[in-house]
Amino acid sequence: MQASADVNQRIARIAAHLNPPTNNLQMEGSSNLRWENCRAKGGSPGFKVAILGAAGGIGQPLAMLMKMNPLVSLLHLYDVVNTPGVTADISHMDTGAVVRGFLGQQQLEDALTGMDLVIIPAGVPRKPGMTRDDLFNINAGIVRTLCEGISKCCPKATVNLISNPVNSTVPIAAEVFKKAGTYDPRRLLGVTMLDVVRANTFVAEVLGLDPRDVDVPVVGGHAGVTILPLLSQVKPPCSFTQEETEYLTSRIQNGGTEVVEAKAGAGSATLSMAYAAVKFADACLHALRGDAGVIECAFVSSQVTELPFFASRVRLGRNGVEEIYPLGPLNEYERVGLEKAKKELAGSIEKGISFVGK
Ligand SMILES: NC(=O)c1ccc[n+]([C@@H]2O[C@H](COP(=O)([O-])OP(=O)(O)OC[C@H]3O[C@@H](n4cnc5c(N)ncnc54)[C@H](O)[C@@H]3O)[C@@H](O)[C@H]2O)c1
Ligand SMILES: O=C(O)C[C@H](O)C(=O)O
Repeated sequence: MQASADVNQRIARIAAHLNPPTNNLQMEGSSNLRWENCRAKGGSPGFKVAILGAAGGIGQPLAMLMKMNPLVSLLHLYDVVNTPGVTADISHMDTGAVVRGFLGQQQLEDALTGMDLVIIPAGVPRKPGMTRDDLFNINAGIVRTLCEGISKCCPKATVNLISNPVNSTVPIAAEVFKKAGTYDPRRLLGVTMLDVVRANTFVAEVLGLDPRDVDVPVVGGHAGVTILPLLSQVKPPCSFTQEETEYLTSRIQNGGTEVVEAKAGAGSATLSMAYAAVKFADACLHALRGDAGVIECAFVSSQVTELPFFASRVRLGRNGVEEIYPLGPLNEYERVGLEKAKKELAGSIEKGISFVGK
């Protein structure tokens, strides 16, 4: 009798390990916490991260890369479709983070409760011929709902907002948080890292360098002329001909469209974006951990210009954005670009703010 009880217990333990994602998806919020308890004992200390839109083109590779991040102990994958499959798949990776899936609006609060960092790639992507602003009508409402959840369930979380149009979705998020009385401008960051990643790549190609050795500040916003690479401030110090400057500025500003056209209706950048999102999220987690000297470009609440939001280099710390750096000396080409960028940005920011005011 004792032997068969032991065998039964062992089978139950193995079953609990074999079925974590399914159990987990079905049992969130219920009393069946057996699998969770099992994993919690072996869990490593680290940050709790949620991805909203985790089953999408960006969400899936982003989830995979975050599962590989040693700073993450708990990874919540939320979407309105397909999270059971994505969660089951990613949970088999033998890395430290525990993965849980959450499906549909009724599980949003469970997905968000207790999170340190929330990354949002939820929403529709562009097709050829569209601008990012053409996504506003659908994505504005999605971002508003998700941010209402954040206000309620993890108001102190750092938010990395990817959903387009970033120039408007960040102001939307700010307004939602203000309404809820939870707004901390230091913790709301629009992700413009893909512009920096592209700028580093394209500049390195022109200079014949390894892109890992190149650092290009990209300021302004995340759409067309609002994407302003500061080629006069590239590291290592270098100079460009006028022709090179115009080619590089245009290629960086239109990098997203280049991918949208190449994908010919199948969406926009997903893999390079997941890479950029993880690079940025990793910087945020290092800063949250207390590492010094974490400096990245992001679209944030800012006084660098007269606009209420602007992308520029920021120093990240335990509380999110701890210092925003001035733009530094600009050349004439960049000064003209800055004026164009500000003009377009002003309208996009206002559109986001008034959406929540409606
Ligand atoms: N900031 C940037 O640099 C950058 C770069 C690339 C793409 N984007 C933007 O990211 C967004 C996502 O792009 P994608 O290629 O992953 O699109 P996608 O369509 O492949 O994936 C989007 C995911 O969001 C989910 N979703 C929709 N409504 C939701 C809701 N209410 N709650 C949770 N999830 C929801 C969808 O089910 C889908 O799985 C787009 O708006 C795109 O323009 C931004
Ligand atoms: O271009 C897009 O629509 C997606 C994203 O903003 C990008 O820059 O790739």
